[in-house]
Amino acid sequence: MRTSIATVCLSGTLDEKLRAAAHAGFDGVEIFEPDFLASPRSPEDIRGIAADLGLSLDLYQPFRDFEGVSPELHRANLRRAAAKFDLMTRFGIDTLLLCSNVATAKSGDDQLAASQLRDLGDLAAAHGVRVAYEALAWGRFVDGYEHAARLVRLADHDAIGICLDSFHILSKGHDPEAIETIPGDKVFFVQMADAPQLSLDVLSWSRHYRVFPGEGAFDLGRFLGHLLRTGYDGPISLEVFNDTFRQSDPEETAIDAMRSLVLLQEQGRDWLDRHGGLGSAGGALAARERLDLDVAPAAAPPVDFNYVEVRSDDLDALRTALAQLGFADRGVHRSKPVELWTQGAARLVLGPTGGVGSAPAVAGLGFGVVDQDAAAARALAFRAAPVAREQAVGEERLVGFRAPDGSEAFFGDAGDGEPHWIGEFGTAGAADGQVDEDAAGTGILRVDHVNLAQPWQHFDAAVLFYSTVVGLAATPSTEVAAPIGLVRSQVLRTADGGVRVALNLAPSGDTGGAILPQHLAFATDDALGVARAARARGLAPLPIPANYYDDLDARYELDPGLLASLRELNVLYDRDAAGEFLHFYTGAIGSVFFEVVERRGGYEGYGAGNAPVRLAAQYERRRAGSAADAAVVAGPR
Ligand SMILES: O=C(O)c1ccc(O)c(O)c1
Ligand SMILES: [Mg+2]
Repeated sequence: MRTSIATVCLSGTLDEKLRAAAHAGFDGVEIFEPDFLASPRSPEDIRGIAADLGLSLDLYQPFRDFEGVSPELHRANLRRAAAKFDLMTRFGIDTLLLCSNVATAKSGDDQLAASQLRDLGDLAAAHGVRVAYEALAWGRFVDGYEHAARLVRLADHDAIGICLDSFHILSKGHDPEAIETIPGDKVFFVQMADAPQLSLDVLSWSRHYRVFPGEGAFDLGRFLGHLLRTGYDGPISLEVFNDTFRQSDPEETAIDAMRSLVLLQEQGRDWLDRHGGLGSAGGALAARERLDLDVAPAAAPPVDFNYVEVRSDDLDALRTALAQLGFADRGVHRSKPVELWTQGAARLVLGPTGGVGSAPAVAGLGFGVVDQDAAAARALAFRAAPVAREQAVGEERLVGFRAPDGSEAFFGDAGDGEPHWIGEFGTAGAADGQVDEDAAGTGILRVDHVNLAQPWQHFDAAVLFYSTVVGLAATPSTEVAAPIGLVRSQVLRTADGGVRVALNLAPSGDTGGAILPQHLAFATDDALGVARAARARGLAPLPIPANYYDDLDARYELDPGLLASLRELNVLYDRDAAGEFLHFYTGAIGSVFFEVVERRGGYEGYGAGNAPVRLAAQYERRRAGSAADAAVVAGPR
C-alpha cells in the first residue's frame, strides 16, 4: 500500500516536514497550501527536494468554496483554479483537493453544482491534472460522501473524482459501507484520521482532536476494508489536525504516523478476513496484491509484568517504603548500579536517576512474553526504536524499545517461577539474593498495574505505542477531577488483566512528576492484612478524610467491622455489579508512589470514583510540605 501524509500533520518548516516524512518511510506527501505559501522555496525547488528524498508529491490542498455559486463567482473561481493548476504543473502534482463549499454556495441544487464541477473538470483536463472532491462534515450543502459521490457521478467528467476522508464520514456517523458503491477509479484520493468519541461540533472536533489511526475511537479497519473492495490502489494518506503535534518533534510525529498506518493495514486485513474478503469483484480481487499490505508479523500479547524499573535520587526513601510493604531486598546487580526488591512475582529494580532531563521515574517496564523474538519482530515492524542495552557475558538477553516518554519497554521471558536474570543480583548485596523470610511479607502477589503520567505532547503517541509495539488493548479514555484540573486517563491492558498500564495526562508545567507522580499498584488478596502489617513496620499510608468513610457507609451500608477496618487503615473501597475493590496508597516518594489493591469477585476497575479523594489527599500532602512526606518513610512508630 502506498503511504502518504499531509504536510499539515507535521511541525516545522516545509523542508523539515519533507525530511521527517521521508525518514519515516512515507512514499509521498500532500502539499498543504499554507505550508507552501510560508516557504521561501519555489515549486521547482520543492519538487527537486522531494525527488531527492524519494517522496512523490501526491496532492495539492485545499481548494475551497467552489461549487453552487453565482455565475459571476463561478467565473472568478475558475480563474482562481487555473492559477492553482499552473502551480501544480510546476510542482509535478496531478491531483487537487477540492473541499465542499462552506461559505459561498448560494444554492443546494445538485445540477448547478455538478455543471460547475464539470467546467472545473474541463479546465483541469486542459492542464493535465484532476480534481478530488471532498465533502467536509460542515459543508454548506454537501456534508456527506454519498452526496459528493452523487455530484461526481452527475458531473460525469474524467478529471472529477472523489476524495474520501475518514474523519468527515465517521464523525457524522455515516456508514462507510456505501463506499463500495463508488467505482474504484472514481476514488481519486483517500485521507485517514482517527478521533476520540466526543460530543462536539464537527468543525472544532476536526480542527483540534483528529489523531492518527489507532489513537482514537473510529473503526478504521472497517473503513479500509470497504475502501479496498472498490479496487482503489492509490495512496492512503494521513491528515490530522490537533493542538499537540504542532508542538512536537516532526521526526517523532512522522514515526508515530507511520506506526499508525502499519496498524491500520493490519486492522483492514483483519476486517476483510472476518467479513468475506475483498468480495467477488474481479478488479478488486487483484487490488489486494497491488496494495501489498504492510502488516506486522503476529505476536501474542504480553502475559505479565516481568519487572518494573524505578529511578530516583532518594533511593533510601524508596527502600524504606518497600521494606515497610514487606518487599525483600535481593541485593545489587553484579555489573550495573541497580538493586532488586521482590515480593511474590512483583519485582522492582531500583536505580539512581541519570540527572536532569533523564527518563521518568518509572524508567522501564519489563513485559513477560512467550516468544521474545516474535515480540521484538512485531515491535520493529511497528517502527519502534530499539534500546541498546549493555550486556555482560552470560547475562540474560532482554530486548528493549524506547517509549514516547523516554522510558523503556523490555520483553523478557514469561513463565512460572523467577526469571533467570534474578541470578544477576545479589553478588555484592547484604541479602545475597536470598529472601529474608522473617523480615519480608508475603501478602503482595504481583504488579496489578502501572500508572504512567504522560507529558501532554506524548499521550496519543503513548496509546499507540502500548497498543502496537507492546500489544495491549486500549480501553476508552475517561476524565478524573483533581484539584489541579481534569486528568485524562486511559487504560491499556491484556484480556485477562495480567498486564495493565494506565496512562494519565500530566498537567502542563508538571516537570519531574511533582504534581502527578507515576505509580505502581501491587495486587494482593488481603489488602487489610497488608495494610496492617505495613503499618506495624512503620508505614504511614496516605490519610483519607473521615468524610469519605461517612459517605461510604451511606452509599454501601457496609458491614460495620469492615468499615471500621477501612477507616482505621486508610483503605479505600469501591464496588460494582461484578465485585469489590479495596486499595490504599503510600505518600509520594519523589515522583513515584505505591498502591496496594485487592480485587474481589470480577471487579475490573481502578476505583476511579476514589481518584478525586486520593488526588486531593496527595495535593494536601504536597502543600503541607516535605515534612509530611518524610513521615511516610520514617521508621516504626
Ligand atoms: O478543516 C479543513 O478546512 C479541511 C481542509 C482540508 C481537508 O482535507 C479537510 O479534511 C479539512
Ligand atoms: Mg480531508
